[in-house]
Amino acid sequence: MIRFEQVTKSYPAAGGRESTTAVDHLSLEAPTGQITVFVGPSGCGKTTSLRMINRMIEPTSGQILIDDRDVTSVNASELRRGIGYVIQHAGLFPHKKIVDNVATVPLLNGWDKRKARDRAHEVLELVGLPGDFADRYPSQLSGGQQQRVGVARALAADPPVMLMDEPFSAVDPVVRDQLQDEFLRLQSEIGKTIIFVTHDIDEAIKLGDQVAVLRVGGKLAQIAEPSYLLAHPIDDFVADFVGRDRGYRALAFTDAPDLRLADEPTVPLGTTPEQARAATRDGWLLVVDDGRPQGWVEPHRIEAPIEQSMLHRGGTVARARGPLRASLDAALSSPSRRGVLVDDDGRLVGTVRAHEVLHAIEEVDRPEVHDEDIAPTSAAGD
Ligand SMILES: Nc1ncnc2c1ncn2[C@@H]1O[C@H](COP(=O)(O)OP(=O)(O)OP(=O)(O)O)[C@@H](O)[C@H]1O
Repeated sequence: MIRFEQVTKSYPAAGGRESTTAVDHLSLEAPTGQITVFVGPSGCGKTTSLRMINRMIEPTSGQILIDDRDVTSVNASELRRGIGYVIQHAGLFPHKKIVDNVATVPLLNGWDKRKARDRAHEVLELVGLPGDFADRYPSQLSGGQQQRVGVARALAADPPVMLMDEPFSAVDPVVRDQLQDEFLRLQSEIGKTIIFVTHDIDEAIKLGDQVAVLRVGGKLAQIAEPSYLLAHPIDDFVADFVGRDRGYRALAFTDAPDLRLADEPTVPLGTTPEQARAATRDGWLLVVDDGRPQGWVEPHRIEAPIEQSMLHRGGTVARARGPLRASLDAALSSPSRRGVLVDDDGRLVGTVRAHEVLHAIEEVDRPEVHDEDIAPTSAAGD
């Protein structure tokens, strides 16, 4: 566990600049094996808080403890070798091959070269960068791949703690989404104690086991599990920060009840236009391969047997037992307006329309978001 106890960081006035309190009496706990996200507007002290953990910045007062040991009692470079650190632009050495970038910390820890390189290959595999990436240079990789290397490098020495400062912010939204999904999968295997900094509330809600919202001036506004934060923001600042659509976001944590699914007519790839036109009910037809949805076609627009390149892939596919928000997204984003729901093996279970999901939402006993829940006065962490 990482514990902040009344941690303050002030910068004195200098060069015409007024004194600043970057972090103000911050107290919180980041539980072992979980992801704690620091989120808040620019300048609220997220990065300063993070960097005080590995002593890149020293607090003005207060203490930070990792597993009950004050970080200032440990030699700073030794401390840092036991803490993985990932930053926005990966921070790779441009003149070193990927494998050597990743082997850096094991080598600093005194491993022999062979063992460090073997370990580097192992973690590169873990983050989804197989064999031949190892011998490339950072500039030969895309932004998303470089971020994966950054994560691999932080994991190489198998540190129990990882600090991640906006690691996915510099890549485009689609890649970012993939990196987030992979990161969650990885964390379910490795169970590190992670502090993750972001300014993006969606990222915080998606990744955090708990989310700490900071306000400018470095004060903790609220710390809670994402679903609680969405349902019970403690004041107007947090409510505004988590957004007016927080009720919709909260659906991400509400499991779908038994939605009544419609049977959807389907055809396999290779179906002729005539067969497809006979099978469709309303102009759209779902194409499957071994029971797995591939995409939609409009049978009256095709002139040859159905192949992959003809498919409209618009529309997310949701798990039938997944959260309600995913079912609603599937319905709203589907070209046929019918959301495609699948089982855990990705096989079609049925389809659902948005109004049916909305009906289910009304029936579900979920934490309500009322304005009365928003306390007008001070914050949890004060
Ligand atoms: N070396 C410094 N000297 C003076 N003030 C500083 C210094 N470093 C940070 N600050 C100030 O401390 C406050 C917190 O900065 P910090 O970088 O921790 O915020 P942040 O929440 O990470 O912001 P961002 O998302 O923009 O990076 C800001 O007002 C910043 O200007």
